[in-house]
Amino acid sequence: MCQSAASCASLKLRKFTAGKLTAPVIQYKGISFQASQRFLRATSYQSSLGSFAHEGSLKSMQVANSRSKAISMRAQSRAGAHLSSFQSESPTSKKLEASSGDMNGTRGIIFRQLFDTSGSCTYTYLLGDPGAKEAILIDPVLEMVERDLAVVDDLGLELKYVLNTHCHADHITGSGAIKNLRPTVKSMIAEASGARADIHLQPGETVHFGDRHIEARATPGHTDGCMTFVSRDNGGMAFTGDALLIRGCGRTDFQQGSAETLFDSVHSQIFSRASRFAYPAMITGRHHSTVLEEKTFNPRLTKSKEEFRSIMQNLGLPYPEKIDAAVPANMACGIQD
Ligand SMILES: N[C@@H](CCC(=O)N[C@@H](CSS)C(=O)NCC(=O)O)C(=O)O
Repeated sequence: MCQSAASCASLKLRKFTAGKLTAPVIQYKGISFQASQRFLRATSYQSSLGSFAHEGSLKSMQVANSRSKAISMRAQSRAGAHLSSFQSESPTSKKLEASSGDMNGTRGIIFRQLFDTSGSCTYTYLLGDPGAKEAILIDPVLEMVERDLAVVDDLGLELKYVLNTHCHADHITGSGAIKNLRPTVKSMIAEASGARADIHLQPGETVHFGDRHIEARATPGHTDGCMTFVSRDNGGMAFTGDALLIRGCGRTDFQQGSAETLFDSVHSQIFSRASRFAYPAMITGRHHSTVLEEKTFNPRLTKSKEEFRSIMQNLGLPYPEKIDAAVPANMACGIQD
């Protein structure tokens, strides 16, 4: 699944002249490369940490191997897990004009899928209205708050709400830290979660940002307070949290989990209702899926309820490493001070 941050840190920078776009020699898995100007423009470096960072997929880089033979390598970090850190360059002098409505090459909703490179494999979603420039974040992760806010700022957006699909057990939410840094931001989570937040959501409620909104649907089963957030934009996008994962689903063996409840939730609130795309909280090897794909191919949720119950009883998964820290912190809306 995902690689640890430590194992991702094998890209070492040997020589870099700050300020000048000279080609540094870098080492990657024992091979020396010389980065092209194009590579340098697409990335930023942290020589002290021996790591590099960039926004989005690394498009291409020109390298020379240890025998100084120039080769062209096309590298795409599918999960972002190959990077030791993601850091936005966020030049303060630059701002993209979100109201141009062209952030995605379309005039539609602003949408970014952001990945937690610190280890939990969580996806955070940024949705923004290009007209009003208002935005929401779904499932931010504490360690990635700086990166998330940099993206918000780069796009000239004002963050209104941070929403949590549920009380996570594998990472600490970034909600509290974001509220510290941006005091006007309000945090949200389902009332049924029992967790602290500025606003407690009820099933069926809508959350507005500019002319856009998402609808909160109750999808309990992984936890009591799980919600799926549904946007009508882009043909319908369902942010399913851990209720529905791509070709999988959230475990049901702790935090009030119930296989029967999860089965009913996913079938009644996601599979039976119009939404084209499904965006999970966690990577399982793919970025997103469609509801139709999951209805057809999900190896757990295409089974009968009885079979599903038996699959869920026999997963035999170890507890998440951070559960003891994450659950109490998330019940308190993350780290606040
Ligand atoms: N290795 C991870 C935890 C993996 C895990 O248990 N994931 C949960 C969601 S976070 S509570 C889950 O529901 N997984 C479903 C599955 O089928 O894997 C860690 O230690 O953090």
